[in-house]
Amino acid sequence: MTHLTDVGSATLGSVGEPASGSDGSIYIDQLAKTYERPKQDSVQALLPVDLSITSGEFVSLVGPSGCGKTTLLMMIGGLLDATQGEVSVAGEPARAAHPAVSIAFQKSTLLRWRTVMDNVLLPAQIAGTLNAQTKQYARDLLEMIGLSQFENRYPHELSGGMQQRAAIVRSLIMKPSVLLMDEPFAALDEFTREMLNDELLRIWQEKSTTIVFVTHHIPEAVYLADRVAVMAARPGRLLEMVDVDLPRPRNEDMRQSPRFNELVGRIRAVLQPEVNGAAE
Ligand SMILES: Nc1ncnc2c1ncn2[C@@H]1O[C@H](COP(=O)(O)OP(=O)(O)OP(=O)(O)O)[C@@H](O)[C@H]1O
Repeated sequence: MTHLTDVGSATLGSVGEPASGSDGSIYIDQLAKTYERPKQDSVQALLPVDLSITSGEFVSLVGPSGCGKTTLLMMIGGLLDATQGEVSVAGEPARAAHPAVSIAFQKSTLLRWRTVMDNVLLPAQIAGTLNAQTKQYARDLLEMIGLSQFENRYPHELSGGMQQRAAIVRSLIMKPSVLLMDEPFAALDEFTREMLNDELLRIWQEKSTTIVFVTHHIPEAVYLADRVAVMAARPGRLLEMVDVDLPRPRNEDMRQSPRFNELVGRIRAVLQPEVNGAAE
């Protein structure tokens, strides 16, 4: 897949390529999860799901609370064992700390006693790969996301949106070929969320990173993705994959376009019977 490069964004050149190779493919085969609970009924969090995600694709997972979005994401990230089925990432069975995979959570989880730069460099420090090139890469990414003035500041000196930006840079520092994002912008106001949507797309368009992005927010899911996985709850399951045929690069005007609204409406229509059913 070819990503168009937005005008005006910083160019990272060769340092923008994922270090772990270009394979960011994800194959999910009959993957299911039931949580067993002592002295209580088990919870069927996810019925068997089949899904293939190609390298460099942007897929949003959208659906109501409890439909298994985080469960699915954590199984892709190897942080949770499946009850059934298989998931492979970059051609290997999913596992925790896979070098090709990075995960970004809703809360930025920056360490408050480290500066922005030291937070961003932490994964490389832990992996023992920190060198001058990594530091330069961190500077390039911080510049790209508008944080270069803040590299020596501490998290409490930044707004929520800026902290989330720093966390995104940290999640990119190891040049993952797969980035898993669990509602990274949910705690932000609408304006900041939309701005970060554009920044995330700009970074994604410069790289060949596969992104799986969990959100409750249907317009956000559509704006960002190549495909939207629409999920339902009780039990958690995948209802439909919706292709987003809006051109790239995406821009603000598209949020008002008839096609955008049509896609948002279509996803709402898929989910509506589920929501009504749950309310009965
Ligand atoms: N550790 C656990 N033990 C038991 N049940 C769990 C556990 N984790 C999640 N569940 C249940 O599994 C189902 C799916 O949860 P999951 O967090 O994956 O959904 P979600 O779509 O990400 O929800 P939300 O949007 O609220 O974050 C829910 O019914 C949830 O209560």
